[in-house]
Amino acid sequence: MSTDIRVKICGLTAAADVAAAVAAGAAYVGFVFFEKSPRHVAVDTARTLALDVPPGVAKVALTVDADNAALDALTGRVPLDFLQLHGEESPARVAEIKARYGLPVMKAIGVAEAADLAQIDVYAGVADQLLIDAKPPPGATRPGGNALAFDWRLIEGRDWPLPWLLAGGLTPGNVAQAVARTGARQLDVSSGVERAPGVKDAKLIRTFIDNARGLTDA
Ligand SMILES: O=C(O)c1ccccc1NCC(=O)[C@H](O)[C@H](O)COP(=O)(O)O
Repeated sequence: MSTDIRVKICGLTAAADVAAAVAAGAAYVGFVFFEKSPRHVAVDTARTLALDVPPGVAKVALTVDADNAALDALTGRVPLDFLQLHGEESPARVAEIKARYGLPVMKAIGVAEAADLAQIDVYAGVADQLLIDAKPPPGATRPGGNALAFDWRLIEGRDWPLPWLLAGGLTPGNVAQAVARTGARQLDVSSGVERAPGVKDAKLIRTFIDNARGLTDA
């Protein structure tokens, strides 16, 4: 049993789903600001959702190559604990965003092959946390949230000098194996706890977190 595993439920759009994630023991809740995503939320919706998140659960805003005007609008309205940068933000841009908004940053790193892991070292000195995710497949309309896993053997036995989350294609059915193979202590999931794109399922959220922590026989 690994009750210290921390789970981020990403792409929440409704109060009932935020409540389900909190009740199931999520450490982070994520709100997506990317208009082409089925999980996109408007700033005012995110504000309402975020105001209901209890202390101790971190509120994360996911953006993709957002400019300062968009980030000003977002951070000015929504109480946040982290910014998740899921685009092509350079290390210098990550540093600029951290300094300007005073929020810790999670930088997403897309992995499809061993060479992609070099990006981890590039961002390790500037980000507060890394989110190690599958690279989007060719033709994808969004850079994450594609229900696609990368080959976990690529990071087997690896660790980095900052906190990191494993993401990409995690489900209640494979999460225990993912933890065992990668040694991840933090996990991020979106599609795997949905019954349709953008529609979260409270039972899947609960089962995912229980299975991640070894609380069931999955
Ligand atoms: O979820 C989205 O729609 C999304 C859109 C644009 C950029 C990133 C997006 N999601 C990133 C996440 O944090 C996901 O949780 C992560 O990629 C894992 O997704 P999934 O494979 O669906 O669990």
